[in-house]
Order: sequence, then structure tokens, then C-alpha cells
Amino acid sequence: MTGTTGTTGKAVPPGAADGTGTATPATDAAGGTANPASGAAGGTATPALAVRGLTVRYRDVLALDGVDLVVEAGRLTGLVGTNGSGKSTLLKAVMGIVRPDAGSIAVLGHDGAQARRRALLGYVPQAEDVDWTFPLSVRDVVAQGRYGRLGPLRRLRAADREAVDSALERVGLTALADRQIGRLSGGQRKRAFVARCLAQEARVLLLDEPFAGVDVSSQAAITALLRDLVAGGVSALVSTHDLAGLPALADDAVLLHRRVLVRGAPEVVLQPENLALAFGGAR
Ligand SMILES: Nc1ncnc2c1ncn2[C@@H]1O[C@H](COP(=O)(O)OP(=O)(O)OP(=O)(O)O)[C@@H](O)[C@H]1O
Repeated sequence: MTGTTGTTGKAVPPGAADGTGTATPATDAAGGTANPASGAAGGTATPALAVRGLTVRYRDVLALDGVDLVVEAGRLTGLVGTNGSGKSTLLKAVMGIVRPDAGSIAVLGHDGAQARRRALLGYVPQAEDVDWTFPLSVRDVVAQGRYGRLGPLRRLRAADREAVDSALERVGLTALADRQIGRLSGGQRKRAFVARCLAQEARVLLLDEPFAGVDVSSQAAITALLRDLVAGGVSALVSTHDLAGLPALADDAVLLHRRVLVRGAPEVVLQPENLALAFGGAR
């Protein structure tokens, strides 16, 4: 569900296709063959996300260089790294917004395009990737989560409207449902996009900096909601700059710098010698 690039060059709420650079909106992930059986970190369960050898270039910028990453099902994985380390690019590649130069992507055993067609993937884009002037209400944005399920008439049915109402309620935005999406605060905007994933009943969530520009209480509310969803069997990959909040948020963590430098429990990834690999400018 990629967005239409608006006149501002930013994506409108349906997705977040940036349409810039040589990385282009893609219909599939690198043409690579996803291997559902691969890499469940030693386990036998099909991982929520298995990325192999993922390489993305924007013209002369090598954003991702052979990323291998497994996000285990039913867990929340935090994605950390310096500015420009490739976090957004990784999430966009999984969403099909940028086209990888090499590698494969499997989501719950389906290749990327299949997973998107089946509405398995929910996406909360970075705020900068959304055109907030687009004339959509909060309810319209949340209703986009149902698009993949609509019948041939493409009309919301009673069950769709109920799912939208219930998602709005769950994130506490019922009272603001008819407001234009750009007329929300930063934290409310994030919650609206999380509600879109809820309405979609997505099984794997990709959130790009959901805490950027968000106050402490909204951050706590979003964290609690994500933890609740994961307890219910959803899997999530969440990029964040909030290292201090990582242990409360995530079951696992990944430190990225064009490739995966460290993967493990949040407390392990946060050890100074590990952080120094990325933040100490060693690379
Ligand atoms: N549309 C683009 N065109 C050209 N280069 C890009 C584009 N988007 C990202 N890049 C480059 O790709 C690299 C990875 O960027 P990306 O946005 O994925 O990093 P990030 O880890 O999400 O950064 P941040 O924490 O600042 O959001 C950077 O060097 C960046 O400058």
C-alpha cells in the first residue's frame, strides 16, 4: 500500500513513497527468492521477517550493504543506529517503497510483494515521509487499513467501519476522528497510524521512529499499546533513537550501520563496547 507522491514531493498518508533517489517504488524485493525456511535464529518457527543479503543504493550512496536480519515472530525488535545508518531504508525496502539492489525479504514465509498483497505488513512511516496537508481525516487514514480487504465495489462495509471505530477507540482518537490528519499533534499522528495498522489487522508491524517528537506520556501509551499487540501475537520491528527506553520497549535489539553490527537482548546491544561500534565512529 504505497502512497501517492503529492505535489510537495512527500507521500500522502496512504504510505510514504519518497520517490527520490535511484531507489524506486518497487513491486517486489530485489526479485530475490524469499526462503521461508531460512534463519529463525536457531528456532523452527517461521520468522516474522527474514532479510538476507539486502543491499540498497541511492545512486552513489550505499545505504544498506548485505543486511542479514531475522525478526522472530511474536516479539518486538528494536532497530537502533546513528542518523543515516539505514534504518528507514530497511523498513522502506520491506514495504516495497524502495527497490533493493540485491537480497531477499520474507515476511511470515511470504515474499515481500505477497506479504503486502495479503496485508500482513502494517507500516508507521517517519513523520517526514508524510504529506500532512493532504485532505484526509483521521478516520480516512485509519480506514486505509481496510483497503486490502474491500470487495469489488471498494466500499467500506459495516465490519470495516466497526474495525475502524474500534481501532480509533483503542488509540484514544475517537473524539478527533473527523479532524484533518495534519491538525493533530505529533503523538496523535503516530497513534493514528498505529490505528491504521490495527484496522488492517496486520501481523507484522514496521514502525519508523514512532517516538520522535512525542511527549513522555504519548510515548508510554504507544509503548504499552505495542506491548499489548505483541502479547496478542503480533510481531514488530521498531526503529528508535531512544536508547534509554529500549529495554522497556523491546524483546530484542539490532544495531545497524549499513549492515547489522550487533543483535541480541537490548541490554547486550546497549553495552558501551557495542554502541561504540556504531556511535563511536569506528565505521
Ligand atoms: N531518498 C534518498 N536519496 C538519496 N540518499 C538517501 C535517500 N534516503 C536516504 N538516503 C541516504 O541513505 C542512507 C541511509 O538513510 P536512512 O534514512 O535509511 O537512515 P536512518 O538510519 O533512517 O537515519 P535517521 O536516523 O536520520 O532517520 C543515508 O546516507 C542517507 O543520506
